[in-house]
Amino acid sequence: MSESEPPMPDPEKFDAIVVGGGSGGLAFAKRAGALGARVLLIERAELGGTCVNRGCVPKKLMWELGRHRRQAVEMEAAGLAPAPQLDYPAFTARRAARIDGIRQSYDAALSDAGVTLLRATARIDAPGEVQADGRRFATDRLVIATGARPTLPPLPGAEHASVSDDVFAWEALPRRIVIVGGGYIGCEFAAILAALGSEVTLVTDEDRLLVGFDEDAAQIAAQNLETAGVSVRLGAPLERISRAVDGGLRVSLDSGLVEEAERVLLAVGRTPNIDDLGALSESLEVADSGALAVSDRLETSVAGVYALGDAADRIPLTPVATRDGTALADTLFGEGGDFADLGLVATTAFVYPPVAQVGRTEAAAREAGTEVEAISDTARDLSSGVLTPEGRDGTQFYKLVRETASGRLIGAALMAYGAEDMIATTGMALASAPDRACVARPTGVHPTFGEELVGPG
Ligand SMILES: Cc1cc2nc3c(=O)[nH]c(=O)nc-3n(C[C@H](O)[C@H](O)[C@H](O)COP(=O)(O)OP(=O)(O)OC[C@H]3O[C@@H](n4cnc5c(N)ncnc54)[C@H](O)[C@@H]3O)c2cc1C
Ligand SMILES: NC(=O)c1ccc[n+]([C@@H]2O[C@H](COP(=O)([O-])OP(=O)(O)OC[C@H]3O[C@@H](n4cnc5c(N)ncnc54)[C@H](O)[C@@H]3O)[C@@H](O)[C@H]2O)c1
Repeated sequence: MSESEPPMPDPEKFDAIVVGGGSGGLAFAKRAGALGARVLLIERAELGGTCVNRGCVPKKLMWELGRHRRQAVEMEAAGLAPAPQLDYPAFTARRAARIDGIRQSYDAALSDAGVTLLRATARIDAPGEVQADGRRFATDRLVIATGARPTLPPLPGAEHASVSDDVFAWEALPRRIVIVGGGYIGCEFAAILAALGSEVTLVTDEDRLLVGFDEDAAQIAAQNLETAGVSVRLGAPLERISRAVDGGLRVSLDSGLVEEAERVLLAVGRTPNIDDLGALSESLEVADSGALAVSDRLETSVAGVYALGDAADRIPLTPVATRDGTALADTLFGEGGDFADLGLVATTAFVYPPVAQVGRTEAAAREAGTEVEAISDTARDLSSGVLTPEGRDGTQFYKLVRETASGRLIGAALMAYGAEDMIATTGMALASAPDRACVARPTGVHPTFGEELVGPG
């Protein structure tokens, strides 16, 4: 330091500093602040992170819009009314207003909890030492909640493609789109965009869709997508994306097949934001998933540094991030907390009808050497069959997985409208280690999908 430079002021000290104001960081900050801790939350973009701004919330609103349009098309086919025209800009304006309202509510909640919010990019050069906005901060409890970003594969022409973040900025929907990736994001956007009138081809290098979901459910989901007009290409790795002379895009598959489209969406996974944090990144242990290795109390390999949400090696879903954020605050500043039980995380792929599951899948249990029996069936959606004989809303399905030795139910997959809500109560039932009687004794409501699940069967 030269003699003329003023000495650096001491860093400002906080009980906890959390980097990232998405689902996990916000949950931690709000609870820690409410427990009386002096908390600094540093966020470089909008409050709410991926889920609110570029993920679950805008996606679910698009899914609802798509569902309404599917119903409208069915109604027209049944002679009820002309299908209404889609005014997409009107929808995006309403969506933006809704998201803005959520962000404002987070701002208010942070200030109610006494949390200091700094809008800047954080840099962490040593445990407990954070720089942001030209200022220095110190803490004994640093929480990394920096989330993840869409993965860009090293593929020739990848720069021509869009990623999920871009979809929410589109002012108009593409006439024709190729979606690469058969996971949550690929399948959800394939279903939604097809429902909204786009011509969709979905390609994946795997031999099935929705890896991690029950295999039978995923197969029916693929059929439902095809019934809705999506061309599904399994086992189709990509070779390159290129710009065609007419300005459109060309997707060349390994097989030699070429697909042309107005847009290409890459949905091939997400990369945790842990590589650009500063020098500390190099000392933190990384798990095989590419996220930070953490203990079951979210401690990283460096003392005093914690990680949660998509940045941590947990399950990259919002309820896991929020549950873990709250539990970590309760653990550090309260009387202990309940971290997410990764064996009982309910999840849903928002296709039509949605595919929901909780607990262990039949395949995962068998792979782990557990002998299981599956109780499963398909059921036609009664309501859609009333409108059109084919029932455009697709086949419904359920599967319950029972451990043979104990007779206990250990997993469930449901595919039906409402399954995304029913799966929470199914998780409640699984948490009490139910046996077959739990399914056999109750009687369901007729005529519903739920009645198929229960009874002596
Ligand atoms: C299209 C899509 C749909 C999804 N749908 C669902 C769904 O239906 N249900 C579900 O459960 N999950 C869904 N998810 C997953 C869910 O969004 C994530 O699991 C969740 O948002 C993770 O929360 P997080 O707090 O870990 O990270 P994020 O919400 O991503 O927040 C991280 C924040 O950290 C900030 N940040 C990063 N680095 C820095 C830095 N150096 N300094 C300051 N700030 C920084 C970022 O700006 C960001 O705001 C979806 C994801 C996508 C992409
Ligand atoms: N409803 C929800 O809860 C929801 C919705 C969206 C995202 N998410 C979260 O976001 C995460 C990321 O979602 P995602 O769909 O990007 O990832 P994913 O891991 O679910 O799926 C990625 C897919 O891309 C395929 N793929 C990878 N490289 C490819 C290539 N070169 N060519 C063709 N296919 C290729 C994979 O085989 C896989 O099918 C999910 O794991 C989930 O945790 C959740």
